[in-house]
Amino acid sequence: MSNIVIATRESRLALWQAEHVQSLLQQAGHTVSLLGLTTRGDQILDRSLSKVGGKGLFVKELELALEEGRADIAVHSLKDVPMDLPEGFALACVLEREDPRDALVSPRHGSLDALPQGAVVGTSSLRRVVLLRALRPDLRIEPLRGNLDTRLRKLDEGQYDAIVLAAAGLKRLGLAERIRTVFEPETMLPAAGQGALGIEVRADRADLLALLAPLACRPDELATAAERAVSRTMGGSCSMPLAAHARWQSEGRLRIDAAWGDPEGAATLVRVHALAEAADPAQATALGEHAARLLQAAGAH
Ligand SMILES: NCc1[nH]cc(CCC(=O)O)c1CC(=O)O
Repeated sequence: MSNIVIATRESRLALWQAEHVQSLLQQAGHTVSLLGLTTRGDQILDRSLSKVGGKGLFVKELELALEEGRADIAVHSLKDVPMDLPEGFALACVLEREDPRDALVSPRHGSLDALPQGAVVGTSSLRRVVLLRALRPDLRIEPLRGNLDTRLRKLDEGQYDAIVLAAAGLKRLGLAERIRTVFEPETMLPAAGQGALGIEVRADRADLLALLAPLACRPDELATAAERAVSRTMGGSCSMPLAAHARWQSEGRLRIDAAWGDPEGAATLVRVHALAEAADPAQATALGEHAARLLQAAGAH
């Protein structure tokens, strides 16, 4: 192909991710340029995403660019990609994933346990709210939106005692030293796809599907397929506190953990896990669907 155009949001993290894919493709001998775009999700900073339309907000403008042929591929944080893409689009591949865990960032406190009674913790993720409430019911959890730099600035201005962010974003932007603790999945189960990058193309671009195939990380692709199947089966959106995280136990054997919290704020938190062979996407998906049914059997809805 002559020149591959990558559509990307313009936050520092989105640009890092697009440039990462650009460099992988360049190493494979391709010429690649970037097309920066602002999405509705980037413009809405004052309201929780779950209230204004959810994940699709970050991807629609990029899809329009693919549709109109202004760009060839779109690079996304997989966590922000809706479970079912609109007609005519496909997820070409999932790349090797960064640290999938959540991280605590705080100027004065080294861990969640070290936070004083009633401390103010910033996050707008319903999943993080529900999991934090289960760990520390005394905390005051306050909304926190904006890109990574904005969130860190709000913390540094003193609006919060601590905030919870994905470790992956901090590491990618060279901000790993801000992490005070990473939460093990046993404590704070990550969101489906967290830390992974996905590349979206128009489904009719067989040329691009072939060209991108070598970038895929098969184990991470299968693990995130299982995680995304949990969300899809649950009808997951930003307005549902849902966590799903899959890990390889041994060659070919995948363990998935999933958690669901009551969005009405009740203290309900359901957590399940399941284990299965996952040699291909169909088996990985079946494992995720099974975990979702276990959640439902335990009261999730
Ligand atoms: N919710 C927004 C979002 N989407 C992707 C990331 C970065 C981490 C990733 O790639 O999963 C973040 C920030 C965060 O959750 O702190």
